[in-house]
Amino acid sequence: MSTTTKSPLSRPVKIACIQLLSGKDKPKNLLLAREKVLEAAQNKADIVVLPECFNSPYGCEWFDQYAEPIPPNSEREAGVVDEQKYPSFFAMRKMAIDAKVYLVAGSIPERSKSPPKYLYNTSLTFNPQGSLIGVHRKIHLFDIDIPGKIKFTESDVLSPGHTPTVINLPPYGSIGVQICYDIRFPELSAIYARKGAFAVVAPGAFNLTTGPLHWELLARGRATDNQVYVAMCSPARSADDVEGYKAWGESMVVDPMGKVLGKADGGKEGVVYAELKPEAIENTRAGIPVTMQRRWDVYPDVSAGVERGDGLDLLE
Ligand SMILES: NC(=O)CCC(=O)C(=O)O
Repeated sequence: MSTTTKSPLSRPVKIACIQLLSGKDKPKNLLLAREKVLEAAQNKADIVVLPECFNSPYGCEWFDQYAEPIPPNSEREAGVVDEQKYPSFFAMRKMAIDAKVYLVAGSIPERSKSPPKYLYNTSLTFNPQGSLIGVHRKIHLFDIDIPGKIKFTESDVLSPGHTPTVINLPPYGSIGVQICYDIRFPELSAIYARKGAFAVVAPGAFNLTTGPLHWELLARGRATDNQVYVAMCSPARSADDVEGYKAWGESMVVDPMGKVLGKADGGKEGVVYAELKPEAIENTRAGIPVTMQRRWDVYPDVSAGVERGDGLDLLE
């Protein structure tokens, strides 16, 4: 548990959130993502984030069709990852290597061997050498029903993940990864902050009913509660005459005081850049010392007993 004001971020780091407009053509989506990741690297980003389901349209009707297995540790370690079998994995790994960045590669529908549904909404993180260093399976599935507005039931087709994911990005420190609806559950971000993350990184795709009300509110809330950076990366909103799920967009990075450092226009593709600074976390925690004022004698620590993991064991 972190109880001092020493920053969990050891040096300045530049993050880029890439707001893409993905469509039905998977190879095209992967190429577009690659182009933008390389552009972000040219602009000196160290950590690059892609949106939720960036290789496919977002929707229950698409998950199965676009799902791909993730190569198990044995195949990755032996260096025998087959591009035909794992096209998105192959492309993401190459993007990280060619751009020489940490890549929090949004999410993709994952085909697994695990019952009951065999499909997950999964985020993979790569280091600049192309090694897979983190796997987060969306824990809280997006099941909502707002009459006359939106009904969505991810749990019809997906299984939920079960593990909070904290990933070490040397030499900077650790990030906690969550996917979209996960951000509504403040315990998860609190666990990440207590486990020493300097940022919560959340690929997401909010909708046009809740997006305007909740997207920025939740990002700023999680940042303020936990005095960490929050990076939310969405697909761009498609045009009115395009069928299917419409993402809210407005990818953003928020600082530990809750200030929005940069935000994309919802309806446009674009890249949001922000410089994350150790002293921003340190000064926030020193000035408003909630990290040391918690009343564990009154309420339990939500992070107690939760193991910090990078999720790689899920792929054994
Ligand atoms: N993809 C998602 O999980 C969407 C979450 C969302 O729109 C919300 O309101 O929450």
